Amino acid sequence: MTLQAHAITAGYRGRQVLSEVSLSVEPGETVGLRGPSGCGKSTLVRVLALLHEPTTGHVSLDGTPVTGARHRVPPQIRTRIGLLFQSPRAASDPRLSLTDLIAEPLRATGHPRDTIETRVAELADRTGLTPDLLARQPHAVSDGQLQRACLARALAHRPAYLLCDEATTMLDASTQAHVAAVITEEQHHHNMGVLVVSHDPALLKRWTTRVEELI
Ligand SMILES: Nc1ncnc2c1ncn2[C@@H]1O[C@H](COP(=O)(O)OP(=O)(O)OP(=O)(O)O)[C@@H](O)[C@H]1O
Repeated sequence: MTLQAHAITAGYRGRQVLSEVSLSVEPGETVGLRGPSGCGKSTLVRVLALLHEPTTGHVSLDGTPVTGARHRVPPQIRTRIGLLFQSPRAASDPRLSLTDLIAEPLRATGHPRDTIETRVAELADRTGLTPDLLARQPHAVSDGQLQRACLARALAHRPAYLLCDEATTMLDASTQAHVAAVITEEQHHHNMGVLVVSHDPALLKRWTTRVEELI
């Protein structure tokens, strides 16, 4: 049971960014990932999230190698990995209410309406979003409130692994602590494995059980 990157070489339009990088995240653990700006941390996260296909090497999920990326990966595999980005605004459709934003992944996989309503209410409660906030669109909430909605969306499918790419960098200390607490609580509920990409040594020390360095 592991999310694993095996000797990943990856890049963009023939320009290599990662060279034979391996990394693993076990259920229940919180792994930190750090490294200089531009070394490829986000690229590795995108490969692990099955959004970017490596040139060589592969990702395996609980022992099973995954081929392809994005829509070519079956939804029952894709939804086992949640992703939380640095900028909640860049990651959300400005036309959706926070309710619809959280419901989006469940609708995309054809869940019945009442299941979606129950799950959204549960996630909103867990992330501290009130009904008043849920009815608003992204432009009418703060970055911290929007990131909490993005966290709720990332947890919608109860992912086995959550990848946080600088996900708390833009937040104030109290929202950062709240987001980390919600993720930790979720880990306690179903032993989720977490990868935390950060430049902040204090955050990595506080939050993670081990830190991997990408150079
Ligand atoms: N979509 C893309 N197309 C082309 N090049 C890209 C793309 N995304 C990233 N890159 C390049 O790949 C390299 C690695 O980028 P990446 O975002 O993975 O690094 P990072 O370690 O996460 O950086 P930072 O710590 O600054 O966020 C950089 O040189 C970047 O310019």
